[in-house]
Amino acid sequence: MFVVTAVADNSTLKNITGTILLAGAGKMGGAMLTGWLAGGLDPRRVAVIDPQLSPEISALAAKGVALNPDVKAAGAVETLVVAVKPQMFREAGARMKPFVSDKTSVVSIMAGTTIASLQEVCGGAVVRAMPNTPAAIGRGITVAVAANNVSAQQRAVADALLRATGSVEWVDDEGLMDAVTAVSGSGPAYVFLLAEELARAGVEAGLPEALATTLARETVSGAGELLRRSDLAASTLRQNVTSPGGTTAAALEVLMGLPGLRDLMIRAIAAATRRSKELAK
Ligand SMILES: NC(=O)C1=CN([C@@H]2O[C@H](COP(=O)(O)OP(=O)(O)OC[C@H]3O[C@@H](n4cnc5c(N)ncnc54)[C@H](O)[C@@H]3O)[C@@H](O)[C@H]2O)C=CC1
Ligand SMILES: O=C(O)[C@@H]1CCC=N1
Repeated sequence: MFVVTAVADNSTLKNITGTILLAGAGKMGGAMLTGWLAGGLDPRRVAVIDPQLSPEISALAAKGVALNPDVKAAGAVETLVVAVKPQMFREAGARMKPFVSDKTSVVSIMAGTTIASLQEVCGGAVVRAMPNTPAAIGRGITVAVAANNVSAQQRAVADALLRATGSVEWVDDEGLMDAVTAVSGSGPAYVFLLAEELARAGVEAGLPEALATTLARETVSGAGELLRRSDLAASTLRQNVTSPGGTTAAALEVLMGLPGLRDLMIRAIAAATRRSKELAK
C-alpha cells in the first residue's frame, strides 16, 4: 500500500519533459512512483517496466503511465530508475540498456550494486541511491552518490525524484553506501522487530496478546514521532523516561548491560554492511 502525499512543492518534478522509466515497480519502486505522481510529475512522462505488474500499478495506465513499452514507445528516456533486486540486475540490466542513451541518467536504488557495475551493464550517468520503506508514506530517507559524469541538471532531477518520498542526503564517497544500507536502508526492519519483541515480552509478562500488540505498536510509533518532533537528542529523551531507581532504570540495566543492545547492534550493522559488499560481487 502506497499512501504518499506531496512531500513538498516540487517544481523540478513538474517541469520534467523527458521520460522517467522505472524498472521494477515492487515495494520500493512502487512507493517512489506514487511519490512522483503525488509530487506533480505528469503521469504521461512515466513508463514502467515490470514483468509482474501489481493491480495498483496497472491501474495507473488510466492516468497515462506507459506499462511495459518497447524502446520506441518509451521515447527519450531522461532518467532510468532501477529498482529490481540486485541478484537479477545482470540479466534485467542488459534488457534496459537499449533504453539508455548518453544523455540518460541512471538512478539505482539496488543494495550493493556499485556505480562501476551500473556503468558497465547499463551505461549512462549513474546515481547510486539507498532509500527506505517509510518512503511509502513520504517519510523515507535516501542517501545518494553521483558518478563523476553526472551533470548538475541530472543531479537535480535525481534529487527531485528521490525527495518525492522523504529527505535526501548526498555523499561524495561511494564507500559509505554499504554502511548506509545497513543503518537506514535496512533500519526500519530493526524497528519493526523491536515492536514484535516488545509485544512478545509483554505476553510473557502476562498481558493478553491483542493488548500487548497494541501497546508495542503505539509505543514504538509514538516514541518515533516524539523523536522526530523534538529537538532533544535520543539519549535525553531516554533519560526523560528514566526515574532514578524506577522501572525504566531496571529494564535499561538489562538492555545497556554487557553484552547488551550496543553490542548486538554493532554486530547486526556489521553483518548487513558485509552483505552489502558481497552483493557487489
Ligand atoms: N525493500 C526495501 O526496504 C528496500 C529495497 N531497496 C532495493 O530496492 C530494490 C527492490 O526491492 P523491493 O522493492 O523490496 O523488491 P520487490 O520484489 O518488491 O520489487 C522488485 C520488482 O522488480 C520486478 N522485476 C523482476 N524482474 C524484472 C525485470 N527483468 N525488469 C523489470 N522489473 C523486474 C518484480 O516483478 C518486482 O515488482 C532492491 O534492489 C533492493 O535492494 C532499497 C532500499 C530499501
Ligand atoms: O534487505 C535488503 O537487501 C534491502 C536493502 C535495504 C533494505 N532492503
